[in-house]
Amino acid sequence: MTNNLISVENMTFNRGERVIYDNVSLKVQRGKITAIMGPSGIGKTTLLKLIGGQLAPDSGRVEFMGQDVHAIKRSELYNLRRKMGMLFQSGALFTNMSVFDNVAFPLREHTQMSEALIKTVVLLKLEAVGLRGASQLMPSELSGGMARRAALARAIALDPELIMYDEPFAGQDPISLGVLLELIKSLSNALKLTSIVVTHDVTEVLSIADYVYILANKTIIGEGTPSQIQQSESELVQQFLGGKAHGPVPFHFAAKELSAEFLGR
Ligand SMILES: Nc1ncnc2c1ncn2[C@@H]1O[C@H](COP(=O)(O)OP(=O)(O)OP(=O)(O)O)[C@@H](O)[C@H]1O
Repeated sequence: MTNNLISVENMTFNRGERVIYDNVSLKVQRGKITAIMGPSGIGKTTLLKLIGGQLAPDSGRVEFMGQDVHAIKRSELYNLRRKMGMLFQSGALFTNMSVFDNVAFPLREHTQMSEALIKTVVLLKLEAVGLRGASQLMPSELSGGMARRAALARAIALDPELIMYDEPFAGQDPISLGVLLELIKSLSNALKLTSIVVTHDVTEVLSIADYVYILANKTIIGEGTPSQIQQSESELVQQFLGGKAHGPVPFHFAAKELSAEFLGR
């Protein structure tokens, strides 16, 4: 068995005329935390959707547990997706259900477990994120940080192999952020979960990641362990890490020349 849970090979992906990824290859190792960083709008969420099979590449392949995500049948993709937990930025809990029922939802939907067993699993998952005491609360009664942890409990309900976090730290106060960081690390260790964390919070993610990819200019501009990344001599990588507005990574969304726009040329 290979050490890689995910393998992206020579992947190209376009949105209409725009190239989002140009011949990108990357690997995600089993049981490790892989950080995917890059400026806003570069295609980080798109990458998660390509891995999850919600989007298909124009060329190249994406393998998850040795299976080509985009070549398999719908039913096989459906089974594969059950092994992937996703925690999106919006992290939406069902607002009309208690925290308990939110976490129970995937178990009721996808398994034949008895209600007694569901109760045990739900309480264990809530315990893992520190919210067992909040099981009867409604989402509107939770703080932003608690809501994200409840969504995390739901994302791990079916014991996935992989969990993909999309901007898990956005809008969190420093304490909730610290709690989330610890949680990602401890879930990864305790459950042997493979984690992908998509973020532009450099310092935070470098503190927990095992391996880092930095995306820009339609490709991977840097990769390595956090210390390799920090010592990188690449101007592109240093621009990103230092949050510098000026440098080789452009901040303008691709557009026509100004003269062409204004003078109609
Ligand atoms: N449904 C869509 N149709 C067309 N273009 C899209 C669509 N969704 C995203 N895009 C474009 O694809 C590019 C990549 O988007 P994506 O959301 O993956 O970026 P991101 O790196 O996750 O950004 P952020 O960090 O701001 O969330 C963006 O420039 C966006 O304009």
